Amino acid sequence: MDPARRPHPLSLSEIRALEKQGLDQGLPLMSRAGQCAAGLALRYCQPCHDVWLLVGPGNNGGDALTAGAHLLNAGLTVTAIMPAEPAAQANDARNALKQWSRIGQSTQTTLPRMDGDNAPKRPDLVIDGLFGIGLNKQLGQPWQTMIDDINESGIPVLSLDIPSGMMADTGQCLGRPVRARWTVAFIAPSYALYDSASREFTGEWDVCTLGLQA
Ligand SMILES: NC(=O)C1=CN([C@@H]2O[C@H](COP(=O)(O)OP(=O)(O)OC[C@H]3O[C@@H](n4cnc5c(N)ncnc54)[C@H](O)[C@@H]3O)[C@@H](O)[C@H]2O)[C@@H](O)CC1
Ligand SMILES: [K+]
Repeated sequence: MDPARRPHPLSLSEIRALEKQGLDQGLPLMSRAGQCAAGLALRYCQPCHDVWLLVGPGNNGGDALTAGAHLLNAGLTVTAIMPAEPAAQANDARNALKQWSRIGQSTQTTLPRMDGDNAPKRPDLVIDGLFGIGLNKQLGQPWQTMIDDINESGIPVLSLDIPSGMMADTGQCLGRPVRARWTVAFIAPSYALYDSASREFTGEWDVCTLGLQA
């Protein structure tokens, strides 16, 4: 996103307040987020046939599944890797998972093997929907190993909202974050995206405002 057009960063509480406003108005924020992220994935990743979704336990994971459904519609092969069930309170993520099953898709708990002769074809893109602005403690397992494996693989990553493992307000790393090629922030960029030290994890970043006026 060219610097001239960059929207101002917002704090977590300001982003949460806008998100709540939108949800209270019944706006389909998660489907808008998924659609916008899928559009950026198709723009960044050329050619793109095969995508892995990393689905975390909250609504960041719901965004990944929603984006994955759009990519399926675009004719791509999409594999959803979801180590844990959605958290009880993440209603939108639970609905996104229900929708994912309704379109006949399943999830698996671990990454496909990436080495050895019978390893499946490596994907063209990984979409990182493990943790967004809800990250609130040090990365534990299986999350940290999954992130290390993806970082070591060199497969290009599009991180949703913020590279998983990074605190959105401060850019503080709670473990070894995802090293994304691109990041798409929803609603508004968090302060972490403006911190040049975060660039090694965020890569190039863009914003999907979800139609909310920041
Ligand atoms: N609800 C909606 O419709 C929308 C939600 N949005 C997405 O929702 C995200 C925020 O969702 P959530 O608040 O559910 O949180 P996240 O999905 O960011 O985090 C997932 C859950 O992981 C748990 N967690 C935090 N740190 C952890 C750790 N180190 N190890 C294991 N578990 C950990 C937390 O309890 C949290 O509920 C945003 O980043 C954004 O991607 C946006 O797309 C706007 C629309
Ligand atoms: K993320």
